[in-house]
Amino acid sequence: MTGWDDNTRPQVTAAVLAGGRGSRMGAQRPKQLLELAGRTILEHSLATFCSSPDVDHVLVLSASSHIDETKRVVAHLADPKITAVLPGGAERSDTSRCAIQALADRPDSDLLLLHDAARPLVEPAEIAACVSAATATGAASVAIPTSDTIVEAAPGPASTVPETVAHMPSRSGLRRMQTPQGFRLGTLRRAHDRAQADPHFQPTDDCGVVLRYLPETSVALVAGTEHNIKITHPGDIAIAAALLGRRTNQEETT
Ligand SMILES: Nc1ccn([C@@H]2O[C@H](COP(=O)(O)OP(=O)(O)OP(=O)(O)O)[C@@H](O)[C@H]2O)c(=O)n1
Ligand SMILES: C[C@](O)(CO)[C@H](O)COP(=O)(O)O
Repeated sequence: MTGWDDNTRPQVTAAVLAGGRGSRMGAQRPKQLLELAGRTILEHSLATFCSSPDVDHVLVLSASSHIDETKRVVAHLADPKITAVLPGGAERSDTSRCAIQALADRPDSDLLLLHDAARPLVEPAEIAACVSAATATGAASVAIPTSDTIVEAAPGPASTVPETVAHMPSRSGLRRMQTPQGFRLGTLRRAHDRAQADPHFQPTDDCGVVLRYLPETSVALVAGTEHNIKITHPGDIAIAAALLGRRTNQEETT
């Protein structure tokens, strides 16, 4: 970041969200604790944030049921940037709130990056772009264009036709949201405080919370990559391993 000296510049904390159960993966343990190319998915995600020059501190939010195992993974990594391993909440947005609460003593001007532990292929350039955009606007996300046509579905007329197309937005304006998503802490605090008063709102990401409750905030989008996938279903681990192998080969040849 520019315009700040080391004593006054906002601190950047990355919270790696590893509080999920991985029900769609259907494995014996949460998917972030499964192995990918010799180490856990969580370690891959953590290592990239720990080595990023744009990140000062790293916080790990764990599923309560697996906090001891998560602490062992973090101890193995032994990186001084990791400040704590804390329990997350029931839903992803509850885990985001746990991260916000953990930074209660930090000023509103600090930055908080929220990242899905289940996206182990995040790249340093994506982190840097997210920090820079969040510094400028208060909220930012990595996102990519969609190569599929996306439609809004409606219930169909009969059980033999369960769904029909209700609406087809123009693809050129559509983006797929990824993580990291970065925020000025004050912005995220205000948005989540307001969201908590609305029991009907079920956000799928933190930019959605800001968009809904602080509509005056511009949520910046920065270009991500197709390979920053969210490991969700069983076949995704093989896809991530192949992408990781290709990246390693590219690094070795350059
Ligand atoms: N209560 C929760 C739920 C999710 N997450 C995290 O948010 C990211 C994205 O969530 P998702 O892919 O839905 O993970 P799970 O909730 O584990 O998966 P599922 O929905 O299949 O149960 C993951 O890194 C997950 O660990 C979290 O920290 N706390
Ligand atoms: C935050 C996210 O990864 C952006 O695409 C996504 O919304 C998480 O959704 P999930 O159902 O919690 O996996």
